[in-house]
Amino acid sequence: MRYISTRGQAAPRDFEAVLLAGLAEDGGLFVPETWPVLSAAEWRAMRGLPYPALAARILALFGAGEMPLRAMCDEAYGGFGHPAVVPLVQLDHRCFALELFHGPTLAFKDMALQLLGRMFDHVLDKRGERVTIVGATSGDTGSAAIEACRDRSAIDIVILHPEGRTSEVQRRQMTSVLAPNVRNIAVKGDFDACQDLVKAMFNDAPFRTEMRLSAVNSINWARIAAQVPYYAAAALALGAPDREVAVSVPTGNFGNVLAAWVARRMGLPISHFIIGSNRNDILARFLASNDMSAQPVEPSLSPSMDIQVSSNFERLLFELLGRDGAATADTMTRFRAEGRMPVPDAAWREATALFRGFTLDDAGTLSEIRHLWTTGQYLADPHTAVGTAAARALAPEDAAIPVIVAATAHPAKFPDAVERATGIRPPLPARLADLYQREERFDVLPGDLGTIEAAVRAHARRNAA
Ligand SMILES: Cc1ncc(COP(=O)(O)O)c(C=O)c1O
Ligand SMILES: N[C@@H](CCOP(=O)(O)O)C(=O)O
Repeated sequence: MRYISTRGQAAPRDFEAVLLAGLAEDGGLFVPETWPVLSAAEWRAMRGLPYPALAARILALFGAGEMPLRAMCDEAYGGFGHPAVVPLVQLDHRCFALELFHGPTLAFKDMALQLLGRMFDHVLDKRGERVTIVGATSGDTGSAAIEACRDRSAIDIVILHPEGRTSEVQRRQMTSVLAPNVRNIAVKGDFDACQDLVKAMFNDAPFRTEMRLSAVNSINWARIAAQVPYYAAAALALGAPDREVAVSVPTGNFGNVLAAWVARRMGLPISHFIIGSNRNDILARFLASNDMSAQPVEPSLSPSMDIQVSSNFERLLFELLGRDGAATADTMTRFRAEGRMPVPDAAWREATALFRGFTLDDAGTLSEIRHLWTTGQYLADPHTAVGTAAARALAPEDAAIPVIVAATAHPAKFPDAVERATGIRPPLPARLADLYQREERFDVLPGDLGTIEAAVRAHARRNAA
């Protein structure tokens, strides 16, 4: 399997090269040259597989089969806190929470990053190479990436988070990892500023080459590929491919819902994608009225979704524009320059046929957490609550279609919001019980490219010395 860039100007390459490259040199995102599609019989044959076996089968379809995938998946998911890895919990007559937070850092990011850490190790060891990973986080990618990459000898990792805009648990999960190959930077700005800095480092060709930059954000195709298997597991468990399902995803950078879209593209009968947003609702506005215009990022009770520029939308846009790289590049350049994305009407209509957008403010989020708790359904974190409210509001008209809601974080990551809504302060699991006593280490830096590049360079040099 070969991968091409959404902007049409980068040389095609294989899975391992895409894993290491992260962002394409033309600024685009890698996507498969052709989508692997399975027949109904092939999907049926995967029903009942243990999760690591299912994940290995699906990743092999994306060209990762050169790696010892089965062993990697066994290792990556072996330490998860639930034997099913991604259990489905029934909430009501048709909604099911797909719990993606049983990994070491209590959010869905572990599903991909526990695997990516092992993939990086394998490929770097084979090639005798070393990389510097730079990542941006609104709270969860950072801790999952650090946990996956800490103490790995061929990796230096620098994570940028927006100062003061993550939950305390999220910040401490990152900044209390004192491994020498890890550096945390609190940027004076919001998540979009952090993500822009990461993309700017990739687009600075000499710096990118000098540092051998790699990515752990969902701009890296391997992240998306590793998020597809859990949608397959849930859909198969609910009767696919012989029954349609819908999916509701609390959404920020559009990576998680894109992985569900990929599962549909591969032949799973997913009727709709419901996108839940907090007050940073650029995607909901786009779906309602073709208004993809970035506004300033507003802090909310679901901080991981405090994002306005959803990177992975570019992958969907590329498909909506008939895989026309030049048109995608032009649209993205205009979005950057004008702050508004000019999506042609036909492409917008195609998107609205499949995607439904929903916005929930903080008051609504608290009331949804309270509703789920007092009706005995669930103790949800604020992100998951956006997804459950969206599912109830926008479920398909056909009541026979079950809705899978991505439960993206453990409630203990956001204890303040959960306590405000329910009076219950969910405890951290025993392995994190001393998190508030652990020493923290991070630098606070202004969000200018020169300063951040200098910090990344200094970190990489210190470790190479
Ligand atoms: C807990 C949680 N929920 C939802 C999201 C949004 O997911 P995505 O950025 O893939 O749309 C994030 C961040 O990515 C998250 O950490
Ligand atoms: N919500 C994310 C933001 C980054 O998203 P990613 O999926 O592109 O890594 C976070 O928690 O950091």
